Amino acid sequence: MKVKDYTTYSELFLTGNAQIEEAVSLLKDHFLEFIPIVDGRRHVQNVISKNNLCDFILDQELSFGSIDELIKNKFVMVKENDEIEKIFSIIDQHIVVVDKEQCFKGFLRKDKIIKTYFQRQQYLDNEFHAILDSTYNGIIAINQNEKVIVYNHSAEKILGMESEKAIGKSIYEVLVDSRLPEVLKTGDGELGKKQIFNGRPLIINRTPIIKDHEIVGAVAIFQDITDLRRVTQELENEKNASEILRTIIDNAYEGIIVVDEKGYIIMINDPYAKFLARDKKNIIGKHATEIIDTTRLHIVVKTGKEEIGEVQKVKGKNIVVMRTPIYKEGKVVGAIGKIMFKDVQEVNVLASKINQIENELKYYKAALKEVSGAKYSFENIIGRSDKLQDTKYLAEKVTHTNSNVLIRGESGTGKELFAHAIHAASNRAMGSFIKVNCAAIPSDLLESELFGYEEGAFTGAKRGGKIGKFELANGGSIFLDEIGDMPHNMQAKLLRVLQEKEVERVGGSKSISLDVRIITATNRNLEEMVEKGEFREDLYYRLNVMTIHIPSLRERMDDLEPLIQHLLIKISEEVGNYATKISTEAIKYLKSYDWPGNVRELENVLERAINLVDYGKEIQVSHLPMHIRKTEVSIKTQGDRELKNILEDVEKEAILDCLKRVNENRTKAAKILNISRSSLYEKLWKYGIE
Ligand SMILES: Nc1ncnc2c1ncn2[C@@H]1O[C@H](COP(=O)(O)OP(=O)(O)OP(=O)(O)O)[C@@H](O)[C@H]1O
Repeated sequence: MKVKDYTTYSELFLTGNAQIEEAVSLLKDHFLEFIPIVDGRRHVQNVISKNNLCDFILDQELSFGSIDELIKNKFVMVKENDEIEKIFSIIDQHIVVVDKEQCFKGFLRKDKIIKTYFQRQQYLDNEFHAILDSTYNGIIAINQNEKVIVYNHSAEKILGMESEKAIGKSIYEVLVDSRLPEVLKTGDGELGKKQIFNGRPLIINRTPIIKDHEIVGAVAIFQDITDLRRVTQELENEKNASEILRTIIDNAYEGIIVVDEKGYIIMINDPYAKFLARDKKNIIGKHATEIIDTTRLHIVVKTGKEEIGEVQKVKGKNIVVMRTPIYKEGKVVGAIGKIMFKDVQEVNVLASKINQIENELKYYKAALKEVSGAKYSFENIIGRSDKLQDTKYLAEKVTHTNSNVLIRGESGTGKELFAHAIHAASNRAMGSFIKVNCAAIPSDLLESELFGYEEGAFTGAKRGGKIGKFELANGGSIFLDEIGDMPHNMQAKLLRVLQEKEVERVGGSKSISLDVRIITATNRNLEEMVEKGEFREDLYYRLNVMTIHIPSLRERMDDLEPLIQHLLIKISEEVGNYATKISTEAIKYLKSYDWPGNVRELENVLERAINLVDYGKEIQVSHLPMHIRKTEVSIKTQGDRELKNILEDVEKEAILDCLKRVNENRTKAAKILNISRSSLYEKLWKYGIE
């Protein structure tokens, strides 16, 4: 604050030759304490005060005359721009305000100064208390009489006593162990002392208050260190964690390097530094490109894309690396580079190890499946056509029941696959899945195969007897494949077992109760057989509780491509010749064929092709069998021939090719072509095939 801020600017002054009367009336009219007397340049020469004037008049008994005759007075001149603090020490004198040129400008009125000074004092006092109350630290101060004079908000909070109750009280009433009286007495401060107050750990500084070289009080500044301790503990934990992390990184087998968002190296672990044959200290802070010329870490921080399994030449070696961007709040802030293999050769070793493990796993999985019975689940049934999806849906429904299921469909459509899947998805999955091919077992052995026999049941019977398939399937499912081929006498025995839910071994007398789900399958027309009396009607109804009809492949050609892809992988693994690609031309031929042997025939065609194609190469049309290759060609080049002749040619070609594939085994050929042996013989004769 400047003097000018307190100045009462005035034009009231006198010159040396002014009359006393003038001075009296000015002082009186304007309630002034004094009036300056200036010269011609308005320089203050003197002042004349009320007291002066009174004294003079009393002494001289004069009321008129020149003011020059008056006794010269003491006065002080201050400049407008002087600090106001300056006048506090001379406030008892007459003060005249002048400008730079020493010209009179006005007075400083004492009443105004005192009022302002008082207001200012109050303002400062408030400020001081506001500051004290805003500090996080608790503050208590006492005066020389050990009375509390300062007690801020934080002190209230920490010590749990309101300031009204503390201010003015003896410190002993407020805080017994404050030790402020001791500090007051000795004048020695106590810094960084720990003390528990009100159950809270505090850290306290106690110092004497010194004014004019005299101890006038003592102050304690304290802080609750519960939070501080927590923060310290957290910092300590973080420090430990980062030390642990650093140790892990340094002891990691792999080389690890980290760059910031500009590609400058901020961390590198010991193995990487060792690999680069450089000192860590000379690496940190350098740009990645300066240390590893083939690096791409500075690029990864720009693209934000991870690069895994890349081969990079470092120090003349082809290493395999991965580079991962580090994201923070959606922004790339750096990247980590990691050596996955210090030598590409290591990858080959590892790959062959994985291969070996995979094979072992496959073997054990197969063995496990063998024990539990079912080899396939619904996941193994490939196909996206609506027809197959509907069939799968129905089959999945029957898994929830114990009803007998009859699966029907042409040969090779996947009936057995469905039987496995139904068992595997049912609550009998933990029980056995026993398959019996009714057509493959000679009719005289079928009974003992199905029901078992006791020792000595017949000549040639094994010692100790033999457990039957039904007994084996107890608690699980039995799959009677080719049920249409079951001999008539066996049909009656099977019916009895189904009705009574118990079985008796051949030559035995004990009944064994059964809890078996029966799944049957056939590609034969059972209804026609029932009509002809070849299949028992009562058995037919018992087996045919739930029927699942599997559509032929030609009815769902949408499944062809996914099946091809699936089978190529499956067969490649089985035969050990890897060929999973097939040309679009070849697929075209496969699509135009009508697959009488269904998926099994497709499997055979693909297996043949995989055997012919070179490892890893694509299957071409030339790898397909003749009858498929001819399909389209012959259709295209038929000219004006009758349909009957065209079909006969195609049929002949198909039979020839099939015979060739099965080494002339006519039974197998008839099965694949899904015609009876007699019908095959007829056609051979018709086309003159030897
Ligand atoms: N949808 C499919 N997905 C994958 N493989 C299939 C599918 N359908 C059939 N197969 C495969 O085709 C071959 C023949 O299937 P499966 O033996 O189940 O047919 P099937 O109808 O029981 O034949 P058959 O009447 O001659 O006994 C098997 O190798 C099977 O794995």
